[in-house]
Amino acid sequence: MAAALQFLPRVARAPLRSLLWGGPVARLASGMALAEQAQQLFKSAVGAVLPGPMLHRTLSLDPGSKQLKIRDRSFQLQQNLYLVGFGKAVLGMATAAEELLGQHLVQGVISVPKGIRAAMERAGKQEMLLKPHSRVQVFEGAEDNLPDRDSLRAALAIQQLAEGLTADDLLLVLISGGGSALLPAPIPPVTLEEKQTLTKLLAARGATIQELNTIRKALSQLKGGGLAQAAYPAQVVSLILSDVVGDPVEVIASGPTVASAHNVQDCLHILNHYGLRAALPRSVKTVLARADSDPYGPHTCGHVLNVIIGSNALALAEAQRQAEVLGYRALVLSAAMEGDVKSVAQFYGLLAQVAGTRLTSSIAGASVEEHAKLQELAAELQIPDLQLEEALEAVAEARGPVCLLAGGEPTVQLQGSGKGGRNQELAMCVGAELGRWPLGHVEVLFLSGGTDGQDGPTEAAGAWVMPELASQAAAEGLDMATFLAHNDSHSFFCRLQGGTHLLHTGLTGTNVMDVHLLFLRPR
Ligand SMILES: Nc1ncnc2c1ncn2[C@@H]1O[C@H](COP(=O)(O)OP(=O)(O)OP(=O)(O)O)[C@@H](O)[C@H]1O
Ligand SMILES: O=C(O)[C@H](O)CO
Repeated sequence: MAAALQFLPRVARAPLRSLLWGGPVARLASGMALAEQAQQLFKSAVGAVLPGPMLHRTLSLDPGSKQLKIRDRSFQLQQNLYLVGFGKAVLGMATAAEELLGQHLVQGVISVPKGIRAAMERAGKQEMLLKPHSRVQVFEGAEDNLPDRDSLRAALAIQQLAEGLTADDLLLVLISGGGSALLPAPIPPVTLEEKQTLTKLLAARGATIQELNTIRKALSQLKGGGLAQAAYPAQVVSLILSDVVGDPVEVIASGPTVASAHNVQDCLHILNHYGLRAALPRSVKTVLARADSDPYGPHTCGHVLNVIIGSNALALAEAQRQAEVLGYRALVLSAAMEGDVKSVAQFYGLLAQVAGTRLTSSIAGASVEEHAKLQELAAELQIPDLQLEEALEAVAEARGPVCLLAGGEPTVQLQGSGKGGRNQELAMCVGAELGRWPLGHVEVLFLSGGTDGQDGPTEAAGAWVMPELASQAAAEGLDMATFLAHNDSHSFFCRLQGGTHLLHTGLTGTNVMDVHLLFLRPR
C-alpha cells in the first residue's frame, strides 16, 4: 500500500495515453486490494469535511488590515468577535476557529454532545480539543440526541451572549447536525419536558427532519431565526456543516439564523398528519395561537450571512478526485440518496449488474430489461439530481475500473432488537442483492459508511461487501435472513470472517450523513 501511494505523484504526471486501462494507473488500481482502496476513499471523503480543513477553506484573516474574509464578504475585526455554536461537530469547528481568529475573540459559548471531549481525548484527536486557556466555554448535554437540562443551560448562556452584543460586534455562529437538541429554548409556557415529548412522538411516528424542525421552530425562542434576532444589531455570520439532504439552511439545526418561512397552519397540518393535534398540551396550543396573531411576523435576518462550509457533496467530490488518482473512472450519482434501506439496496444491486454488463460487453443492449427495472426503481426512490444515465454512459466508455459514488441518508424500518446501523444494514442487503446475479467477469465491492464514524449505536462506521457475501456467511453458519429480520447487522459483521468487513474509523468529529461507494473492476 505504501509503495502504491508513493507511486501516485509520478502517476499524476503521466501522459493521458497511459491513463487508459492497461496503463500504469490502471495497473495501480488493479494491484491494490479493492477493500483497501474503498476504505482509503471513504477516509478521504471524511477528510474533506473535517472541521480544520473546512474552516481554513472558508475563513482568511489579513493580519495587517485585520479584515476577516468569508467568501466574497469582509468584516473588520477589532476585539469585537464573539462565537457561539451547537452541534455534534462544533467542538472541532470552535477549536479551528479559535486557532485562526483567537487574538480577536472576546468570548465564546458552545453546546456539544455529552462526553464528546472525553471521547476525542480517548481517540487521540487533539486537533478537536480547545486549548487549556480557551475563551470558549463548553457545555455538554443532549444525551441520545434529546434536549435536556444541560443543553437548556447552554442555550440560555448562548442567548445571553447574543443579547449583549452591539452594532460594532460580529457573532460567528458554528452550526452542525444535532444542533436542534443542543439548543432548546422553549417559548413559555411550553416546558422542556413537553417539547421533549412532542419531539419524541413525532420522530417515532416517522416525521421527516423538515417536519420535525418546523414544529421545533414554532416552539423555540432561538430556532427559526430567533438567535439572529437576539444578536441584532450585531452582524452575524453562520458557518454551517450540513447533515440534511439538499443542504437547506432553514432546516439544519432548525435554522437559528434563518427567518422561518412557516406559519401556524403548516404546524397544525403536520401535527394533524401524525395524529397529535388532539392531544397537544395546552401550552403548545397557547404558543401556536399567539404566533398566529404575532404582529411582528417572522424574524428578519438581513444582518446575517449564512454559509454552508461542508456537505455530503463536498465529501463525495474529494473521494471522486482520489478515485481518479487511483485510476478509476469515478462518477457521483447523487448526494441525496434517501428511502428505505431495502429499496436502496435493490437499486445498488441492479446498478452493479447493469453497469457490470456495460463495462465488459460490447453490446450496450445486453441488459435492456435490467436497465428498465433500474430506471423504474430510481423513479420510485425519487432521488433528486440522480446522474444515472450519465454514469452508465461513462461506464460503457470506461472499459476499465469504475467507481460510482453517492451519499445521503436511507432509513431503516426497525423491527428487531438487534444491534446495527443503517450503513451496515444497507451493506448487508446490497451484499445479498449482488449475490443474486454474480458478475463473474467483474470484481464488485460496495461500501457504506457514516461520516461521523459511528453507525447507529455501534462502534463501526459501516461495512463493505462483495457478491460472495452470502456464500461466505453460509460457510460460517451465519443465516443472513435471520440477522436481517432482527436488524442485527452489526452482530453479523462482527462474526463474519472475524469482523474484517467492518469499517472502523473511530469518531471523526464531523458529520455529513453517509457515503456509498460502488466499485466495478474487470478481472
Ligand atoms: N439495530 C439497528 N439496525 C439498523 N439501524 C439501526 C439500528 N439501531 C438504530 N439504527 C439506525 O441508526 C440511526 C440512529 O443512529 P445515530 O444515533 O447514529 O443517528 P444518526 O441519524 O446516524 O445521527 P447523525 O445524523 O448524527 O448521523 C437511525 O437511522 C436508526 O434507524
Ligand atoms: O439538529 C438537527 O436538527 C438535525 O441534525 C438536522 O440538522
